[in-house]
Amino acid sequence: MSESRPTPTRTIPAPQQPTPMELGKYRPFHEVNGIDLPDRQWPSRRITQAPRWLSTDLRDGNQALIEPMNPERKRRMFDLIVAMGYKEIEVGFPAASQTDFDFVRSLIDSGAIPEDVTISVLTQARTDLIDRTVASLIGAPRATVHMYNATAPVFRDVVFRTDRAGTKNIAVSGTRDVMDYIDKHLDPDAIVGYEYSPEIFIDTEMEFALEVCEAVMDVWEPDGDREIILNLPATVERATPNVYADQIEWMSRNLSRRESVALSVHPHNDRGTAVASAELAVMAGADRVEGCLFGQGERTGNVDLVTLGMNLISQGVDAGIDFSDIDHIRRTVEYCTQMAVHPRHPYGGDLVYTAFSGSHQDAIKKGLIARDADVAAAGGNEGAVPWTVPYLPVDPRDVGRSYEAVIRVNSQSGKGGIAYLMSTERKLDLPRRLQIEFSRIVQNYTDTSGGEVTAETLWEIFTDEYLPAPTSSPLEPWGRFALRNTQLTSAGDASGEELAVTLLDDGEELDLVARGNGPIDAFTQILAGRGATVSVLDYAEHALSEGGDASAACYIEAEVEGQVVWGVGIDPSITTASFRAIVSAVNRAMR
Ligand SMILES: CC(=O)SCCNC(=O)CCNC(=O)[C@H](O)C(C)(C)COP(=O)(O)OP(=O)(O)OC[C@H]1O[C@@H](n2cnc3c(N)ncnc32)[C@H](O)[C@@H]1OP(=O)(O)O
Ligand SMILES: CC(C)C(=O)C(=O)O
Repeated sequence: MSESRPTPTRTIPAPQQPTPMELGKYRPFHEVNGIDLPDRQWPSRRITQAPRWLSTDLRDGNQALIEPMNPERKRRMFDLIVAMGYKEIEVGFPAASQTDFDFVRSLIDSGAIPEDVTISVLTQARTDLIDRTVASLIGAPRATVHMYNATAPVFRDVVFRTDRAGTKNIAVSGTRDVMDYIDKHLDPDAIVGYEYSPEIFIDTEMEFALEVCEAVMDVWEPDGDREIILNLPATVERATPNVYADQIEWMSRNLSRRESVALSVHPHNDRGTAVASAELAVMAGADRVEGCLFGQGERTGNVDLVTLGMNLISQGVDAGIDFSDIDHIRRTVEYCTQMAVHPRHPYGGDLVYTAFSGSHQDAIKKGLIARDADVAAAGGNEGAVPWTVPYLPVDPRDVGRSYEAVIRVNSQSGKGGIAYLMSTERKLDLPRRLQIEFSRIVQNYTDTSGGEVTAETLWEIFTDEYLPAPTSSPLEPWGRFALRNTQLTSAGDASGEELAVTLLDDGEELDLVARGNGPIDAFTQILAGRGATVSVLDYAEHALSEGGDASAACYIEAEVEGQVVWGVGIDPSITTASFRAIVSAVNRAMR
């Protein structure tokens, strides 16, 4: 290194171009609703067990749709959620519309709710709405009534125009109404739970949120097995996930009757960190998480239940949810919501098991081969071998995706992905230097054509380049020589083997004979007689299939008239495959 060369110095630059937005109107969250929890425990906890899940696809998800689901789409969504294994499902806001009310009724009346599934319905803390909401549940053997009122200062001041006592009273009298209407409408044998949400919890002063929750509990009287669900929503995500975690830990520590409280979280994704918020909240003591499949929901969405579940699975923790056909889940969600799942959406997006760049493809290919070997050595026990394949956080097969779709080839690809596709799609294990040669040919093609090369096009490029057989593709004509018949006989003396071939040379059909110390030697002598000097530098072969009509592939690196090129031959006979490989190399060199 030159001694005089200047080196970069570590600096944290001042903003070079200040943002043109007015920053004065935004405040750091700790100034708005800061929480001081210096002895927080959650950072050193780990998630070793899945929380309880609630799917609110049919309520929070549905209310955020451009076109809310019709009854048929709702039912498809409900059946999907049940089939996936969710046991708590918020099915609507029955007091909001006849459609919502009728949907709840249709689930109950048609016996669509399995015995181990509890539906829930949401209502505001208003007597008439509570009456109708509870009435929607008549005949349900199990259900949860979920009531909310906003508790944050701006809602007290601007929306409800009341003080803390008034806000608390809405929650308390609403809870009483819920209990009264449960008694009035529902069968005494029905198991009816209660969920209370201090909406906008994240912006609510902690001691006031606690006070309201305690007042609600004083009415519902959770005790022993009589549970209450206290759901603490990040209705609008406004702080980093650690702040939410501090709030949840603080509530978890300070709530009375904690053993009868299912502490629930309901993160939204306004800052794009809902998944982290939910995960840290679980570390902080949350027992239950509410969200939607693929993060559908108001504005930027509810927390994504698919990502949360798969994140657990990728750590070896059973999520209790079946994601084994993620494409079916995604297609159903897209059909029901009429919203597309982003191609890069974690675990379920179209592109998430696809590598475009060469070094990724190379590492994936090597990782998959190494894994196959390790699994074979472990007697086929997949579970005994940790998943460490580079660039793939989970095994695509676990979610019903296939390796065929893993690697795509485009102008950013190197030899790894190409070799992988040739191996998986065509069973051809190209020698390393042939991989390098072929990847240059593919690169030329992608540079000219742009875009992605499918496995089919890759095969066309390969056959046009290497396989000396007539082809209809316009890419390249196949060259000067073509092999027709071959017949190999032992010369019966020390002079080796005698080879008789029928060869097309520039369209002229010739019957030629030569002796050599092996078939390849004899064949190169025949070609030398036609003015093509060939010297074989490297040779590899393998079977393509098992059984009587087994084909073989042969790869030959040869020096032809001073040029080093590869040739490939495929034939049921390994000897003929090697002749074809030589013809392939010669034709390529002479082009
Ligand atoms: C964060 C969330 O996702 S919460 C769920 C939100 N989802 C929905 O609201 C969808 C369904 N809702 C609706 O269709 C309607 O709100 C209805 C049909 C239920 C009620 O409609 P309306 O009676 O016209 O009232 P609207 O929704 O405008 O409510 C406003 C009134 O309810 C009060 N209110 C709002 N939320 C609550 C609550 N949780 N508890 C008690 N009162 C409430 C407001 O203070 C306001 O009172 P005011 O009229 O005295 O000022
Ligand atoms: C009703 C509550 C739980 C809600 O949807 C929210 O706060 O986002």
